[in-house]
Amino acid sequence: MTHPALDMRGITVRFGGILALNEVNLSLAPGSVHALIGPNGAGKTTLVSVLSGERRPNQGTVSLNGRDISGLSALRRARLGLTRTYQLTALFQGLSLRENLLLSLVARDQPSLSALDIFRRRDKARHAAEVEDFLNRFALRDKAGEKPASLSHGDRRRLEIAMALASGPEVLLLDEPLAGLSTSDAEALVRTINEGIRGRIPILLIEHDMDAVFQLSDEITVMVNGTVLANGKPDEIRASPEVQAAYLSEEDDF
Ligand SMILES: Nc1ncnc2c1ncn2[C@@H]1O[C@H](COP(=O)(O)OP(=O)(O)OP(=O)(O)O)[C@@H](O)[C@H]1O
Repeated sequence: MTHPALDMRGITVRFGGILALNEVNLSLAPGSVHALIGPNGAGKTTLVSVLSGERRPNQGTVSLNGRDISGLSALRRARLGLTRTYQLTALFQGLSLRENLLLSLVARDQPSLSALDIFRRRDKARHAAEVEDFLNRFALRDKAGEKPASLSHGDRRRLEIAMALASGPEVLLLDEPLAGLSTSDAEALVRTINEGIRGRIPILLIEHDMDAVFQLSDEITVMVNGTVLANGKPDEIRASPEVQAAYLSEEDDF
């Protein structure tokens, strides 16, 4: 039997008198891109913190590939492959992009190694083809010899996602990946996600840019006031009168 990559069931979170999440269900199919959208205060951030293990819900369960991970810490969940994008601070600033990607691949293949051992045991020849593949897929080949600090905003964002992917996740959580990017950088990142990642790994996408959401998603869950208002394929969500009334009609770019 194929399990969902991620399955959140009956998630309820209360902050004092505020019901931030009310029995929310969300299921991410293997290999799919699933967007979570909703207006400010809908509960997206709270649901992501329950998923990552930073917040314990009052009720509900979380499963990863059929395994109940509700009782596990954020660190244990990350080790099982529930991966958020790296921040650049997590990279080796003194090393080139190519070397940083190499280190992620070594760490993926030998997860028990310390950072120092990963550094010592890196074997360029062994991972050369895979490193080049990442550089190409993420449009970073021209910058391969540069240090992370010298990158433009758009290049950095693509590197952060490439590094997350190189670490071999089971599920990738992209939390507002387009935030703060210029229109051309945002378009480049949407292309990269579509051409370089989609289908290889399940992605949960939280994003305010509706054009990008409709271009990237296989499935969309719409939350309003802590509940799931609608769930379905992009065309169904676009056509839903409830979604139009409650949310999308307010979006200029829809
Ligand atoms: N630590 C907290 N203490 C009290 N209330 C909170 C806390 N965090 C969130 N809330 C409330 O829970 C509800 C859901 O908030 P949440 O931040 O999850 O929404 P969101 O969909 O992520 O919004 P945004 O798009 O603005 O980030 C809101 O009513 C918010 O005010």
